[in-house]
Amino acid sequence: MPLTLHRVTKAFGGLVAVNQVSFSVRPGTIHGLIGPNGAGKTTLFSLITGFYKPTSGRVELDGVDITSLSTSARALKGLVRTFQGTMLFPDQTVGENVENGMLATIRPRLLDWLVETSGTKAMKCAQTDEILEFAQLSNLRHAKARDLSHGQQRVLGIAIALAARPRVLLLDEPFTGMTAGEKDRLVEMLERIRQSGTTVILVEHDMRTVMRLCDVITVLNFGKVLTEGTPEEVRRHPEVMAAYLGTSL
Ligand SMILES: Nc1ncnc2c1ncn2[C@@H]1O[C@H](COP(=O)(O)OP(=O)(O)OP(=O)(O)O)[C@@H](O)[C@H]1O
Repeated sequence: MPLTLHRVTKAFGGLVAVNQVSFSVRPGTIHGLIGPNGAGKTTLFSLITGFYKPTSGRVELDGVDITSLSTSARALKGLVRTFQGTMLFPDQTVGENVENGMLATIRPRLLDWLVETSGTKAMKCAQTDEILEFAQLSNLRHAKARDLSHGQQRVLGIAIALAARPRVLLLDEPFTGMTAGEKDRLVEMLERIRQSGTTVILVEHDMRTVMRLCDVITVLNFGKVLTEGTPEEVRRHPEVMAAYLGTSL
């Protein structure tokens, strides 16, 4: 399994935000992480990316214990995240922002990267072309990131993460603030990411989109796993319905 959590717990003082959470993410799937407000999704996300260290428990990537690794060490191993708010360099072009994303994977050759030869420049350019085409942003390559719409900026955030060549891509509420059309386009892009073999972990509040896109969903409630299953199984689970009372699933 690309990613496995073993009885992961995170306490903030007396408050146990994530309580003995265990689950595995199957390769090449889109795995949703949902739950009502305060259920522990963001904390769990931070435990997976390495922003937080667990109070107890273990996180494994491809069977290797990565619990003590930093966020950047995890990124070098292929565990790459996007951010809830967009994290872009607004005054740089779309293409330059994507090139920045590549830095996450090339630490051993950072000097080569900084002292740019014609070879490295051509390689960067070709990879940027490929990613921009994949994200359908090629026509905006020379636009400043600040001039993009909100939805386009969110897609650029994912393109930057893709530039780091993730094996496991963690997306934190990527659909927030998007129009219906932008959501459709992002759903289609995430389906292409899955087809390419990249595993995706998706924290998302938009239930319709989660149900449409995910292969497996883990439901958190009060810091614990309430249930896990296909969208259909989760939708029919009585406690999930109770936890989401008033929300259409
Ligand atoms: N740094 C922190 N210090 C203290 N308590 C925290 C901290 N971060 C989160 N919590 C608490 O842990 C619990 C889980 O919070 P978390 O943000 O992980 O939930 P969530 O499911 O992401 O919620 P939301 O959907 O509202 O973003 C909440 O009770 C929250 O108040």
